[in-house]
Amino acid sequence: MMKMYRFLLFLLRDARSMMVLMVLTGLLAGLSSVGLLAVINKLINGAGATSELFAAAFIGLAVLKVVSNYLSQLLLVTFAQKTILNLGMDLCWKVVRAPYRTLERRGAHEILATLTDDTNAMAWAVNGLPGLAINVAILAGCSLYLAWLSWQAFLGVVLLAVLGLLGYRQLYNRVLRSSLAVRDSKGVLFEHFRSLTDGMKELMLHRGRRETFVDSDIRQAAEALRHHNLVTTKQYLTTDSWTQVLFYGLIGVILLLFPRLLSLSGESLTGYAFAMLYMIGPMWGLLGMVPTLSRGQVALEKIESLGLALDEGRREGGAERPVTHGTQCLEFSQASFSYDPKGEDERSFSLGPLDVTIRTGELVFIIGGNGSGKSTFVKVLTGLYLPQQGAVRLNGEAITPANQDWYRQHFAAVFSDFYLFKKLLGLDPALIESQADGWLKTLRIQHKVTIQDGEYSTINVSQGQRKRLALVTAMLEDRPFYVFDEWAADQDPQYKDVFYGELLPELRARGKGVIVVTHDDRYFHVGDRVLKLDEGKILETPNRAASTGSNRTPPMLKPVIRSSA
Ligand SMILES: Nc1ncnc2c1ncn2[C@@H]1O[C@H](COP(=O)(O)OP(=O)(O)OP(=O)(O)O)[C@@H](O)[C@H]1O
Repeated sequence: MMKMYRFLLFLLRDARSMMVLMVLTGLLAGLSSVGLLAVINKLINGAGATSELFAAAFIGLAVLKVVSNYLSQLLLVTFAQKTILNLGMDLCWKVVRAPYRTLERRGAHEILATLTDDTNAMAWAVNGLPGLAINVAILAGCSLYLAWLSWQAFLGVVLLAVLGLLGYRQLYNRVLRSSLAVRDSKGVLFEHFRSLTDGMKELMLHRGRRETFVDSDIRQAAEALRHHNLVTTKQYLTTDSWTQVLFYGLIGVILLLFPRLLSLSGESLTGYAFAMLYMIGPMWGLLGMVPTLSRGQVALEKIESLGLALDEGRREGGAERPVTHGTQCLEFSQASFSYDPKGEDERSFSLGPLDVTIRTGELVFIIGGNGSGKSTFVKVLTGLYLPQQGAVRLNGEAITPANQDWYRQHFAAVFSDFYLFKKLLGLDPALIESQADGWLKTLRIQHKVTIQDGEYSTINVSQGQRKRLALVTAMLEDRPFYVFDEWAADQDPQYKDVFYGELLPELRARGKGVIVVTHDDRYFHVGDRVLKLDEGKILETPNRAASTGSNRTPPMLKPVIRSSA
């Protein structure tokens, strides 16, 4: 219940002044309903024939009820839509600001489930708030009316409410648990859906794989989801029936027992019955919110497990601080990073402790066998992972969560599993205007792709060509350090020549620190150093004489103009 309270509070966090208005109009709607009920009861019991006052009251209250109901619904829906928009936006911000390792551990399918299913669940919960508020107002008003008619009946309603709340609490906790199971099975299903789209070619080529995957794996996950959904609904229905028994029991007691035990007027009796019947709708409405609210609460918990609470502020580690330009020094001192072991028997991979220094104006090759830790090193180097022991320093300043985002802004990278955005997002338009075409020419892709209005004309090109476009994007970022993870692996020899023979030396000559993960030993001579990783340790660092001068610090990158383009 505490969590539920926190969840509701969270949903209402941005609407303090709106809340007052909503409560006032909601109360007005609730109270006018009850007033209407009282007048109808009076009219039924004969007052209507004699009094014009009741007729006027009936019309006035009916108008008030309709208008206040309209206003409160309108306010609540406006608030709900604004909250849904803010939630969606907040969630996207949280995802891009969550610790990278947390996102990686959760997996792309889980992030996708959060962005789609959890946002949806939260939206439903927010959408339900208008009904929730109005129903509470009507129930409160009806209870007051009952208290006015007879305190005994009111006590009965209080008893019902207490028993109902106890049941509701039980129900809520059980539904919450099964909602969690529903959400977990959705996560598994999302994982399979991801395999279905990503592995389409492999599934199409192999009938056995396809049939086992769809008929066994996907079916199992879908069946589990069906099962948990069914359990949730059953639990809900059970308590729903229990509440109905309570409710009709109370009406029975009021109508059958009260007249025998107490001296009650016919008007009081019809009043009770009326009010109680009138309360049925709002009560079912409230109960109907249980699965929606519990699903919303589970969604909030899932979102929070991304590593950042959704209601946290928008500040991130050093986001406003400008990138340092000019000569820079990047230093690993006893820095290490380990993945957590998956099973009890599994040994986790550890990178380091490493002691390495890389300066701007240096070209460093990173080599090593599969699984030696090259990509992990690149992730620590670019600030995607923070070292768990030791430190990574930029110009002597240790990188912490507080300056991590600032640190990352010093790197332009093409990862081995890079993603190419069609739009050149966040880049200087003047730089795009003056240099983009040159880089396209340098990488000989200008005949396939052009840049218009800050975006590539197409990114539906071959994998090698896409990689060249990713390189163009990196060049336009013009950052102090450049990191390429296996960039040249799937390039034709001529592009390898351009990359190693022209581009990398040019970057170095322009004062950039260049770190290249590679297996192309043919080109090692163009670098200053080769660092070899083996089981996460740097085994050897054969120093090479710097092949070019050391005073290379022109601030701006310009495309390399090839004479034989
Ligand atoms: N996301 C991850 N979660 C857990 N362990 C990981 C993860 N990524 C890598 N590892 C572990 O770290 C080790 C080093 O992986 P890494 O990707 O850094 O190697 P690499 O040298 O880049 O290999 P390759 O040449 O095959 O790309 C792997 O053997 C694996 O055990």
